[in-house]
Amino acid sequence: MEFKYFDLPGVVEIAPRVFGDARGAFFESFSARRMAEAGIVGEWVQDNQSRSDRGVVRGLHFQNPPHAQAKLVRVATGRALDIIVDLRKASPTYGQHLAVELDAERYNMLYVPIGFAHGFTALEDNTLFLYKCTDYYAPHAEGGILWNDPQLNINWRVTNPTISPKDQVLPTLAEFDSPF
Ligand SMILES: Cc1cn([C@H]2C[C@H](O)[C@@H](COP(=O)(O)OP(=O)(O)O[C@H]3O[C@H](C)C(=O)[C@H](O)[C@H]3O)O2)c(=O)[nH]c1=O
Repeated sequence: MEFKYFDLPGVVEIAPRVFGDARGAFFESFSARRMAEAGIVGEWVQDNQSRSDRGVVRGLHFQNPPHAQAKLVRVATGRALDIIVDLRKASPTYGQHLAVELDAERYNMLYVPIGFAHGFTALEDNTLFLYKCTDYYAPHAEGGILWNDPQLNINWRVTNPTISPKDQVLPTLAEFDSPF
């Protein structure tokens, strides 16, 4: 298992060791002990899975405190462009975003700390997106940032995405007062 760090403090990409043989492949998708080596610790209380076809954009989402969630995200099949935005007011990288491609060949994962908005583009049909969360779903605490916020200027690698009506009316970063 290899770890990659970024300018955004606390964000870690995890590349698991994938064991391939004539039958296919095997890898450990989660090990608290191995994650702790990279400082990834948390009480993972909920696993989510979504399926999206190519061109779907989900996000940018977060849950407000006290229901804020750290996430450990990966794809089981397909490929996704994962996008996170630093919303931590005291962070030197506030308002900056990171794009990481997740795929079902390397089975790479991304640790998204509390204080980030999260979203992704499905780059292939039948992209199964799996993620662990450190707090339960709290619909009353849901928040978000508009996916095509002109200030963020994120390249989602899709021109006319399939996106939920809810996501189309999220606030821009300029309209947003971060609770993190
Ligand atoms: C997130 C969530 C949703 N739901 C229900 C609520 C809706 O009836 C349905 C679809 O929810 P939503 O449209 O919010 O799903 P996504 O747009 O994929 O939301 C996720 O998208 C981005 C990528 C994220 O990082 C968040 O974890 C999450 O917000 O599932 C639940 O029952 N539990 C949950 O934890």
